[in-house]
Amino acid sequence: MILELDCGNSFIKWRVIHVTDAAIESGGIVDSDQALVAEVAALASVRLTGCRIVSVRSEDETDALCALISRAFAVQALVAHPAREMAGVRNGYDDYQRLGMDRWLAALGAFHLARGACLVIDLGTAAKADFVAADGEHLGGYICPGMPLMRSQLRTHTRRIRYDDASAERALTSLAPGRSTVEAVERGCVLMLQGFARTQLDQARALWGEDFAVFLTGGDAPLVREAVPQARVVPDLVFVGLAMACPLD
Ligand SMILES: Nc1ncnc2c1ncn2[C@@H]1O[C@H](COP(=O)(O)OP(=O)(O)OP(=O)(O)O)[C@@H](O)[C@H]1O
Ligand SMILES: CC(C)(CO)[C@@H](O)C(=O)NCCC(=O)O
Ligand SMILES: [K+]
Repeated sequence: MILELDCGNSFIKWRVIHVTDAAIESGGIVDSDQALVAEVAALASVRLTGCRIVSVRSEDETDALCALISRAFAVQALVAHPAREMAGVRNGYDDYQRLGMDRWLAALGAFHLARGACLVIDLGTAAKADFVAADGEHLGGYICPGMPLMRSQLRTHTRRIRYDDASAERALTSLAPGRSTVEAVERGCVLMLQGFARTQLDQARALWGEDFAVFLTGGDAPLVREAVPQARVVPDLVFVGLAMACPLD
């Protein structure tokens, strides 16, 4: 079995898949390297034969995680690296090594699934959009603060915005104008995310008419789902690209 890791800025998403058919054995989301090892080690009847990683963390942090995995599970982790071109997609950055690996792999995964022009909207700690044309040219994209960053900036830079996580969750049962601080902030930030997603759709239409696919991924994808009904929600999109960039057999 293979351990797959997507190391974002706030969380590590992990999956254990079977080598032969890529069937998912198990998976989860954790907030530290130690929690990751604990969760994976707790899986009965899983014997790992390989590991592949995509990380947007520093090289030191990624190396430390690889060393930990090697000690805990006796497998060598394969780390995805930037490429100018892969699987028919050409990196659109002036300096291809600067494009975030999560964005690059999501773009590879999306182009593979769409077999044509596609827009990827990834809503995590940061909100990202990337455009890949029908000929595989990555046109670039956009990066904005995601839900966690918008929320924490407001909390940090104002004195009277304070609320707990439970009331934040309750506030999102509707998007009507807020009648309390928590409703006003939480709903306002969701509307910002939805506006981001709709604007990306407008951009894609200006480029390609109606001839493109939209993919929605990242932990906060459900918050904009209704704003972009034509989008395919693919929570594992980065893993699709990771398997392409780091084949293991
Ligand atoms: N089970 C979950 N665990 C943690 N966060 C979740 C979960 N479900 C949804 N979320 C939301 O997903 C968001 C984080 O998304 P994601 O895990 O894609 O971020 P990330 O990969 O750490 O960030 P980035 O990709 O921008 O580096 C948070 O706003 C969080 O509230
Ligand atoms: C934008 C983030 C932080 C999103 O995870 C990541 O893709 C990243 O660190 N990118 C490097 C900068 C860039 O993509 O231009
Ligand atoms: K991510």
